[in-house]
Amino acid sequence: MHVVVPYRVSDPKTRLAPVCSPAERETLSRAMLADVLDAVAGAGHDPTVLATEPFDIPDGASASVEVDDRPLSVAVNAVLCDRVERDSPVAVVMGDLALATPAALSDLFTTDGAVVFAPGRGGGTNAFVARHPEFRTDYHGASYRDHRRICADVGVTPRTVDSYRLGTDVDAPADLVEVLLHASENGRTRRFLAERFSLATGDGRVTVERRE
Ligand SMILES: Nc1nc2c(ncn2[C@@H]2O[C@H](COP(=O)(O)OP(=O)(O)OP(=O)(O)O)[C@@H](O)[C@H]2O)c(=O)[nH]1
Ligand SMILES: C[C@H](OP(=O)(O)O)C(=O)O
Repeated sequence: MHVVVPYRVSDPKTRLAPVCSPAERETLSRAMLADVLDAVAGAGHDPTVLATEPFDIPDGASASVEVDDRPLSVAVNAVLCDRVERDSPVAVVMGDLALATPAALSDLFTTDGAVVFAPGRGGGTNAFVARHPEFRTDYHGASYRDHRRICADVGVTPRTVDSYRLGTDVDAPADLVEVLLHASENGRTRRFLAERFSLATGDGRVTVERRE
C-alpha cells in the first residue's frame, strides 16, 4: 500500500494562532508529522510526505518526500490518478493525527473495501484508503459528506472505520486537550505541548491553559 501524508510546510495550523505563536505552530506541526510517520512505519508501511515545498523530514522519522505545490485536493488526486488507476491501493493519512497509532492505522489499512474512510470530527476526512480507480478527493468544508457523494457518483459504497484516534485531528485549541489526555507520552506532540500547556478544569468542558 502506498501511504501518502499531505503536509503544508509554511504557516501551518493557522487555527491554532489564538494560542500558539507562528514558531510554535511550525514546531507543533512538525512534531505531529513525525508522530504520524512513526505510526505509519509502525503499521508496516513506508510513508511518502506529499509536501507543498521541499523540506527536511524531522530527525528520527523516516519518509520519502514528494513536492507538489498545487492545492491539496489537486495534489492528492494526482497521486490517486497515478497509482490507483494502475491497481495499486493508496492510503492518505493527514499529518495532524497526533493520536494515531500503528494499531489504529492497521485497522484502516486492512479493512476491505473500494474506499474506506476514517472521518474526522467536524466533517473532515482524516484518512482513507482508495482501491477504486475513479475515486477522487474534494477536501475542505464537510469533505466526509462530499467524499461519500463522490463515491456514490462512481458507484462505490464506501466503508467507514470507527476510530477515536483517527477521528481526532488537531485543528483548534480545544483539540489540544485530546493530545494532553490521550497521545503517547513518548510522542513528540505530547511532549511539546505538555511543556507549554496544562489541562484546565472548571464547570464546563476541559480546556488548556499556558503553564506559568
Ligand atoms: N500537500 C498539501 N498538504 C496540505 C495542504 N493544506 C493542508 N495540508 C496538510 O493536510 C493536513 C490537514 O490540514 P488542515 O488541518 O486542513 O490544514 P492546516 O493547514 O494544517 O491548518 P489550518 O491552517 O488551521 O487550516 C495537514 O497534514 C496539513 O499539513 C496543501 O495545500 N497541500
Ligand atoms: C483537509 C480538511 O481538513 P480539516 O479542515 O477537516 O482539518 C478535510 O479533511 O477536508
